[in-house]
Amino acid sequence: MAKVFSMRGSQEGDIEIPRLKEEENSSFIEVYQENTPNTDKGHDERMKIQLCWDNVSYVIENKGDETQILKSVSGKANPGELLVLMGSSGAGKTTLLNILAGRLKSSSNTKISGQITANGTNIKDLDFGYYSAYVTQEDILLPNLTPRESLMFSSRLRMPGHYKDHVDRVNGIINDLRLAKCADNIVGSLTKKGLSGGERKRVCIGMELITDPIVLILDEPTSGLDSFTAEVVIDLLIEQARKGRTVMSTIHQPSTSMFDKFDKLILLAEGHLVYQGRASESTKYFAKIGYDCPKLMNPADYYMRLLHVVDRKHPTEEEHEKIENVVSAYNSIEQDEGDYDKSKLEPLQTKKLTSPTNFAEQFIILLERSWINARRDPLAGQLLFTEYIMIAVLLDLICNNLAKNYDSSTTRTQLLFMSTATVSFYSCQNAAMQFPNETPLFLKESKQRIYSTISYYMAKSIADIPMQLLPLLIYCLIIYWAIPFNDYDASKFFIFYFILVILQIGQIGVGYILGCMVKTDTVALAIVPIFLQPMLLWSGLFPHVNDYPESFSWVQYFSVRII
Ligand SMILES: Nc1ncnc2c1ncn2[C@@H]1O[C@H](COP(=O)(O)OP(=O)(O)OP(=O)(O)O)[C@@H](O)[C@H]1O
Repeated sequence: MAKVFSMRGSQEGDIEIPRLKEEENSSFIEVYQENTPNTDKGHDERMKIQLCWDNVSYVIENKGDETQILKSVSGKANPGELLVLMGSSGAGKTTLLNILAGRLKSSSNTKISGQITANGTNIKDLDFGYYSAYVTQEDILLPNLTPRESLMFSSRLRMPGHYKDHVDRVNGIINDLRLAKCADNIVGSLTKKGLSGGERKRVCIGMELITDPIVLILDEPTSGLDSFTAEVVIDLLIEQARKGRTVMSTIHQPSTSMFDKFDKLILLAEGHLVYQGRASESTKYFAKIGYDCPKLMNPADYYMRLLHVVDRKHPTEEEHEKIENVVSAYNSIEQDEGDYDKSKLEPLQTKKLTSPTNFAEQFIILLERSWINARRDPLAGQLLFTEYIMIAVLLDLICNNLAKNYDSSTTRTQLLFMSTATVSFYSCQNAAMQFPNETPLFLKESKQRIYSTISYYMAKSIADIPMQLLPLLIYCLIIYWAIPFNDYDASKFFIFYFILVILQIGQIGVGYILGCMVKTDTVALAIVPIFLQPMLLWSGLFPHVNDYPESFSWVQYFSVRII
């Protein structure tokens, strides 16, 4: 068994923190590879990646104050192993994962230093997203699709091949992740009952396995799950690792039996690395440096307590001393190259992360996805129908005796204003509510360069149009024939309807812009009037528009003019 760390100057001799035996590891990998269908997107099936990072630091500057979040952290993640990152809240686990995945870059107020290599190639020189996948802590899924549909759309958008290849790939993932029982149930959301937390997390992992990534990185995949479900997720990650993938994950509060399953463990404390090695050897190491985990205690709980600092800006003397001790103990150990046979690692080629589909294919797949998602969410459509019918009936009731003469012209103008205001508000609000819930998915997919923004926008708008046009047609049918706007003739009716359709499409565009600017549909609803109300002031209802201050005159060009 290879020795990895040895304590320099330790009186009782070297501490061995052994790694998995290479022979054990490769036999596992071979068995799994034999049983696994080749769902490859072009990666060599035997390609493996060792991810190494050397002296990685992350500094944030805020109003002249510098905070160092990661402090010269070095380590490696080997193929075929599950590496778990643990540490107290705020220790820097997510930050490290994001840097390793290439998701976090230096900016005007943040600085990343150090080197990260994959099989010896600096990841800056690679499109690392081609080789890796990242499962975020939040579940990013469309609530109205089933797991099978979500995986199918993801496969069709991200992988080349015929429909049958996608079906086979998705079936393989459903089997691997034991999703067969819930594969055809709706995913659901916070407000709509659907899959359980564990099932949803497995679907999210499946969405990333679609591209058969060589490196799989996960941020807290077990958060919010009960210990049994969390263990199922860990078992799946170990299976994925045994297929030869390099799997890294942060885990909060693992149970003892989960902890025993981790291959490798990295412990972070206040941005410092305080342990790296086999999880099963960690208690021995900490006992050696003076922190003996009680026999019946979960080692994970023990480390969390040991490394916890209540107020990171003002640690107590005891906390400070404790962290200093573990950090200096770790820094005093000699690090060895590890036991992974590097001769198996091929240098990586610079491959570009590109979409396998062209614009038309993207548009068709996205249109289908948006249409299913919109069709299964009847609430928005029902709300729009109810709003339009209610206002049309009320207008009819109060104006049913209106004559078509000069005296009624002001009232008829006001009714036109009412119609434009109604269409503007309802269309804009409805459209604004569509985006916030989908923004995380869109941002994730566009970062992965799965499709172009224009194909997404066109598919989404076209899928939403029938839901908007139909209630408007009913509104027009109710009011046009009851109120004497013009001659009662079909062509005039269609002109009336057509003008309101154009207005509606414009307001849907405004709604999309507003929806993209905010994070929740509640905020989207709240900001719509802030933008629309000033526009209505210049709609012509108030005849003295030219008396308005000159500095506001530009608003008229964004307003709906009815006269
Ligand atoms: N952009 C940023 N601006 C300011 N502080 C930041 C930023 N990014 C991270 N931090 C801080 O860095 C520290 C580490 O954050 P990180 O999310 O990596 O912690 P963590 O170990 O994953 O914690 P948790 O387990 O609670 O998710 C935290 O104190 C966080 O507030």
